[in-house]
Amino acid sequence: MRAHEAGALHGDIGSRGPAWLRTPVDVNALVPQLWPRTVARGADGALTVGGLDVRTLAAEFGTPVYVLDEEDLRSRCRDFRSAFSGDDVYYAGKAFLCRAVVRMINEEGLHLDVCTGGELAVALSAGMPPERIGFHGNNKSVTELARALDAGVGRIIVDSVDEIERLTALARDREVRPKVLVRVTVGVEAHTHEFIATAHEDQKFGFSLAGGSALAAALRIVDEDVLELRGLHSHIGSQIFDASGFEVSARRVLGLQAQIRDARSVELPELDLGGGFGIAYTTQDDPSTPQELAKRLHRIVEDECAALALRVPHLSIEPGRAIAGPAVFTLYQVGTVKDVDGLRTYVSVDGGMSDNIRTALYDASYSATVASRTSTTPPILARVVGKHCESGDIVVKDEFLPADVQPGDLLAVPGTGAYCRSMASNYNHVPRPGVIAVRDGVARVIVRRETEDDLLALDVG
Ligand SMILES: Cc1ncc(COP(=O)(O)O)c(C=O)c1O
Ligand SMILES: N[C@@H](CCCC[NH3+])C(=O)O
Repeated sequence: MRAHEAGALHGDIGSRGPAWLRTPVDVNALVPQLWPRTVARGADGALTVGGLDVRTLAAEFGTPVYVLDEEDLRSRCRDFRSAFSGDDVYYAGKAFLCRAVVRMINEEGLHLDVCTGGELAVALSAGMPPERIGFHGNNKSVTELARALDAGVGRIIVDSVDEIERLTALARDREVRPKVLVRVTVGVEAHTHEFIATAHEDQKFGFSLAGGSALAAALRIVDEDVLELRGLHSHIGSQIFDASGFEVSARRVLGLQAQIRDARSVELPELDLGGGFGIAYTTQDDPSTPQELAKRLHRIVEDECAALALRVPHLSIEPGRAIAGPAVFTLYQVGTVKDVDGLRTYVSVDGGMSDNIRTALYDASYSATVASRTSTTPPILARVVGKHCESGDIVVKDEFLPADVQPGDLLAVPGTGAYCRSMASNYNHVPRPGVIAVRDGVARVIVRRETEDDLLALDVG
């Protein structure tokens, strides 16, 4: 019996895990809000996705591997599109971008937010219509801005005075009139981890509303009349559940819109409220649906515009995590299981902080299940860790796994579609995993697994 097997040391479990994990759960159950929509347990208990058994996927593609449920991702695109019909939904590519995903979101009628030249290159090479691309970033280089102009990118979201000057010079040279939004820092303290909140005053993004630089930037663009100011942009942070932050932000940014009208008799036709909509990583998370979000955001914008006698602008949003996050799980193989007497059971998998840095970086919570079988043994409270030379190399801080979890088992961690592969590293010279897309019984590689040869090829010394 393992150290923390429920029943044996049940009374101690709560002192190690969070309060909500004090009651052992059915380790074989799949809580629907945590898993891609086509995931189920097959007849003998192994997970299936898109009709394929994960054991077959592991045998064919190796582990660790990110498994993308294409139907899930596409259906989330459709959910946002229909909830925000009449608005523009920009998928925030920073969550996860590769050419196959660009094609999926393009086919589903979404727009795309990119924030570097690299993301722009991926988007263009996958055939994303440039006019449906929005280009973000607090430090876009002259080269990046020139490339965006030459490609005909639809919106550039300007973030600094330096950028306005750079873009104005490039536009004059080319005799073009790029459409821009001004990114506004609205001063909202979003209820999320401080590293992923972006609208409080003391940070690098945007122009301050309170300090007056947002108004000054907007008026300068209007007065110079080289760039076409389409509207204002606000993004308050990421993994946010409390919609009141979006409401305050919309109110404040519309207040600025009214100030611009009053100063220059210009009514800006667009408003981008950014992304940041939270998803479920554990059973404790209860995200809003796109329908609920749309209803709330539209109501607030309409009410505020009525109060300020503004025409309701064309709205856009930028969900990244809420589209890609739930569509992917990471499939690992268990390598070692270690009871640290009286403390906890450590289950080591063949990846770790190099394929999912979020636990170490943001103290993020994840869930996990044994994917290759079910078990009738009692649950133990376990910690899933990686293979890196770092004690903070934790993938899942606390999860109930079956007491007989053992080397060779496949372990699946859901909710890894956003900010996992896109933030992956080669720490300890571990090659980054590939991504496979599964749909209707067919699996295909959409991002190739790195090899040691790839790593050696960079090392030219
Ligand atoms: C400007 C902007 N838009 C959209 C997003 C996407 O956020 P999320 O993936 O939380 O929806 C981000 C990231 O926080 C962002 O910085
Ligand atoms: N990388 C962050 C989100 C940042 C989004 C970009 N501003 C995360 O994993 O939650």
